[in-house]
Amino acid sequence: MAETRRLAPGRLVLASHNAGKLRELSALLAPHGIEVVSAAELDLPEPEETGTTFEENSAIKALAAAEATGLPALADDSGVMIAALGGAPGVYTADWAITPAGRDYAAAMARVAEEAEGSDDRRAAFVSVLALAWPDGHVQHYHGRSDGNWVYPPRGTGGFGYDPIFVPEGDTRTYGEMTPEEKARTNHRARAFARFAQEALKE
Ligand SMILES: O=c1nc[nH]c2c1ncn2[C@H]1C[C@H](O)[C@@H](COP(=O)(O)OP(=O)(O)OP(=O)(O)O)O1
Ligand SMILES: [Mg+2]
Repeated sequence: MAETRRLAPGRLVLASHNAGKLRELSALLAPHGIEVVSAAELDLPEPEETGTTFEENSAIKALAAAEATGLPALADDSGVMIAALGGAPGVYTADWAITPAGRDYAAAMARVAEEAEGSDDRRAAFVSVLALAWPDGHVQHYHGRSDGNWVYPPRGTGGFGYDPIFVPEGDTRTYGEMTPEEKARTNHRARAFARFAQEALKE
């Protein structure tokens, strides 16, 4: 079995440049009394996400930040999988939002509706893989998933990214229509975080 490490008290780098993720992960870490600094705040370069899986890409991001800072680092690689599209955009979820003028999530959500037109299969799932990396190259992964359905047009202004088109199982509202606390009850990142907390933060 691979070695399982716990985080020692001290600073942790959040290896993300996504403000929405940073808000969610900071809120989840707050009760644990860990001092958090983000890759965005430290002006660390955004590594190229050259992997073909969430595991590979989260490790690339966490290792780059851990090696650059000499501190443990936590990264999230995530995406939405649309059943009618055979699981796309999946690992390429962020790429669907890239335009010459920057990220355009309204266009990315419209593309989901366009490409899935004609299918009545509305199933969708968000997936998050967290990677916790140390400067010596050790990495631990934690998985979380939120099953639900996609809707179009988008609803709500909360959250970020594809939240306005995703309705989690057991609810009728999109993540865009929820408060951060409500989204945290079922979302993929919070579920992956719970596993991370149980294994890597337990006293
Ligand atoms: O809870 C979520 N609610 C809505 N959308 C979400 C969520 N979670 C991931 N997503 C979308 C955003 C991005 O289009 C892609 C992740 O791509 P991903 O490369 O992991 O993140 P990113 O480039 O935004 O930030 P970074 O790599 O710096 O952490 O999935
Ligand atoms: Mg990214």
